[in-house]
Amino acid sequence: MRDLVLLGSTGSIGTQAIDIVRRNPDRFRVVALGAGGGNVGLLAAQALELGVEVVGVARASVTQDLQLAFYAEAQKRGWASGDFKLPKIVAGPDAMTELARWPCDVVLNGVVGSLGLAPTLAALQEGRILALANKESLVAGGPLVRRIAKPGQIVPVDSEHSALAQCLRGGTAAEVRRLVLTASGGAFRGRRREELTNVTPEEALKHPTWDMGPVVTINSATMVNKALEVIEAHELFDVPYDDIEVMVHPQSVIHSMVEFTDGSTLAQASPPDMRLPIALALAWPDRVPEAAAAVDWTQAHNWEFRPLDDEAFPAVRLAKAAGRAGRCRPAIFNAANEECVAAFVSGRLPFLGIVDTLERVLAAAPDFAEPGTVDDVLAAEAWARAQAQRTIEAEGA
Ligand SMILES: NC(=O)C1=CN([C@@H]2O[C@H](COP(=O)(O)OP(=O)(O)OC[C@H]3O[C@@H](n4cnc5c(N)ncnc54)[C@H](OP(=O)(O)O)[C@@H]3O)[C@@H](O)[C@H]2O)C=CC1
Ligand SMILES: CC(=O)[C@@H](O)[C@H](O)COP(=O)(O)O
Ligand SMILES: [Mn+2]
Repeated sequence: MRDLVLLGSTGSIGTQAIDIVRRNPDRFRVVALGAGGGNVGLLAAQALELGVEVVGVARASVTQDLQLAFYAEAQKRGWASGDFKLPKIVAGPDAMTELARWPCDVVLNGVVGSLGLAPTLAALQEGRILALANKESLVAGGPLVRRIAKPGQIVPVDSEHSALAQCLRGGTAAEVRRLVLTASGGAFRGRRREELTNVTPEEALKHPTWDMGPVVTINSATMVNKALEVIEAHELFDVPYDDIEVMVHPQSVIHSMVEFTDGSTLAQASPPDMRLPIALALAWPDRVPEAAAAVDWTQAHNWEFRPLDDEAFPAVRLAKAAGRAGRCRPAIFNAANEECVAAFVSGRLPFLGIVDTLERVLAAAPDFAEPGTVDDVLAAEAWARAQAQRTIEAEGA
């Protein structure tokens, strides 16, 4: 039995993790749930269903709403007061970090954004296994994470990195020639740059193969998701940026590949369903039977692979340059992107303006030193967010 802390429990990753837990009550027990506070009804329902010890919300202002939601949920279940014990509530900006330190075996970090860095570090410091979906924390805080993570302590949830970890099981680093990350191509795959001028957030939010939260879906459309994933792969597997390739694979069945020095390539294949990598990360190194459907080998399949169009989607090239430069540049890349995505969604920035702004912000960035603390990362991020806003305003003027 593994005790789990689920951060981001109300989101796409979190709800799919709970589906795995429901179907495997003999393997997993959830002891804590955390979320932003945007959906206290769902959070309360999850907490009472799973009987957790503690619930956290980042937005302290919703604490009373959460308490009311517990009572409403208990009433819905026909529970009389006195028949049940309400979970403890922790609230405020440090709530996820507090939960990441809660006694457990595995912390799943499924919150969105680089605010996931502090809980990532807290889980690692406490010696927990970290099932990591929140790639932004690794991108923003790579040097800090690298310093404290023990070998094998981080188990990737991201589908590509789960695929790579599976292909790399049992091998040695010296055997690896390159990593090949696959990309669906996002909502606008196959389009040329000039065909992206007037695309809308509604169009960008229609992912061709995955059903995910809004930020990662927009990032997929700009290819910033793949850009972040290249940095994530470098941080997780210590492979040089020159040896990490991206291929567009529209079917999202091959989740990534490892090419070895003898010319062999191993790929991990399964229909696009995040419950497979989530279950594997929660149970690592064990597989959870029936976590997701397998490829139907009685049917014909056509799996395509195409090179990335760097002119239409330059984000991967920019991220590799930021990753090679290291220090705080990946954090600047990610924080500026978080601002640009919000500006695009609210109609303040055109689609192409997202990556164009990232390029301008990176070009203007001062030479921040290697971060030694979270505050160092936050300082670089604060500069990046402000510079991104200035650039966005100048674009709109
Ligand atoms: N969805 C997917 O299939 C995949 C996602 N990922 C990564 O996993 C992470 C989560 O993505 P996804 O589940 O799609 O995102 P969602 O938007 O669906 O969910 C985000 C979760 O984070 C919570 N949250 C928001 N703000 C805060 C905050 N300030 N403090 C704590 N929690 C907060 C939300 O809570 P609430 O809404 O209740 O406020 C929600 O539970 C991202 O890093 C993403 O890149 C990686 C691979 C695949
Ligand atoms: C499911 C998952 O891991 C996402 O990060 C996915 O990779 C997004 O799809 P793209 O390949 O379009 O970025
Ligand atoms: Mn991914």
